[in-house]
Amino acid sequence: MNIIYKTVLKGSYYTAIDKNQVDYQIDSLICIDDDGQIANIVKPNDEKYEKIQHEAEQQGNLMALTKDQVVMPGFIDLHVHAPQWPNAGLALDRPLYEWLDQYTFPLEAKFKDADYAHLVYDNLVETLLANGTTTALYFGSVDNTGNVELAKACLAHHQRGFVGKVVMDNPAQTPDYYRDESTQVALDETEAFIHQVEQLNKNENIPVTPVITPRFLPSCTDEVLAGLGQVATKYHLPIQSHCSESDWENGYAIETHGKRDAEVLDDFGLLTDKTVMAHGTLLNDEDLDRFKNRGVGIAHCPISNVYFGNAVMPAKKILAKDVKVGLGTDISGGFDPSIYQNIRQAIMSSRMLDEGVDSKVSPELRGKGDAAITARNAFYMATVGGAQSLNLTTGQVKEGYAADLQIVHTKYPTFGHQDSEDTFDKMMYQTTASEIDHVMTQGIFVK
Ligand SMILES: O=c1[nH]c(=O)c2nc[nH]c2[nH]1
Repeated sequence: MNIIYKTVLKGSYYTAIDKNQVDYQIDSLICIDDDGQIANIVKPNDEKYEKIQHEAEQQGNLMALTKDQVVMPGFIDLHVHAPQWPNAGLALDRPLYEWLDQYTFPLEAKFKDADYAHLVYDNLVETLLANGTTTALYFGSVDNTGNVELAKACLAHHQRGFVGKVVMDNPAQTPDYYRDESTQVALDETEAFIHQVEQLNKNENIPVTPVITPRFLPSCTDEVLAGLGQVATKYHLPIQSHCSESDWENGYAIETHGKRDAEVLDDFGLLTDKTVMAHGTLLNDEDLDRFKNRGVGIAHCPISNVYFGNAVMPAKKILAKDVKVGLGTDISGGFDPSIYQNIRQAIMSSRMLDEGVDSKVSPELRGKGDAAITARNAFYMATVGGAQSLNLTTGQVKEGYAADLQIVHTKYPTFGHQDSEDTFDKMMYQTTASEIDHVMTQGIFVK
């Protein structure tokens, strides 16, 4: 019996197979079924190759890539503040608390307005997809009006969206105009959003996942953290927050709780195998052991960390420890919606950590050493690391995985003498949205 595939992509592909290695396969048939899964990958030496190619051609389902195009997994952005999109690139010379108070909270408060939220979120989701991001883990805003619009935008554009209603109930650290009315209201609104998303998801084949989202320790009371831990358990939901992200935030936890923030969040049941913690530039060994034991993922946001992180996150060490780690743009602490740009910054920041930055210090003492990561390490984080952090069967070109893919061409000619490894490196360093020809989520073309 003939199997009819929805789409058969004929071309070469790259996929990470572990932290250090990227597999390259030429001229394969990537066969995608009606459910948007990669049902079969057929190599040129397979006896079924010609038959499957012929049948797909007859049915009009064959998409043959050009010589300079390749397939790669779609990217997973583990940290996006959706309502901050209009501010991308603004005020990055301010310290975190001032940036939040003067620029970020006033903007996020505008998302009570459904029309404004729709305008911004439609553009954001489209922009991320155009940059190859098929899955995004979003912080929404305090008000659910905007959060519903964000969930709708993910559904309308077929992006695998994870959306959190931001919780901020601590009057001492949040402005009057942008705060949950009370702890109970914060918890009720979190549950209300879970039910709103449930309704929106009806009949959708790429559902949005609601996410429990205490903004960070300073914005939350202990009571709300305890309540959110219980809601996460009750509904088996993912959790996201910021952890050890800057000297100020790190110091706040120690001053107010006498503990590091990782321990506080753990005490409230907020560190689980469904948790993603953003930044983590200042995580110590004990925190990392805690993350590993609990199965917590880290959203490494290398661009944003340059501005607010007060340190370089030691990506190589974290990968070596087998703590889950993916990449995040952190719009708008990060100014760029592209995960490619964050791949590049992750590599560059790691080199500065490795070699050091102060020319007055002798070369032997200047850097940490053994800290530089490769383009392959960064690609792994952008794909497999992100998928692991969200417990998704995606992030690889692999049978049984969701067909979340991007088709990309090389920006510049290779002049005939570069091999697939060179081409991969060049793609990691040179790709922009203009070189991403097509993007597919769960087998649906979205670009
Ligand atoms: O980079 C950041 N962006 C934010 O919006 C935020 N809120 C708390 N901590 C934060 N860090």
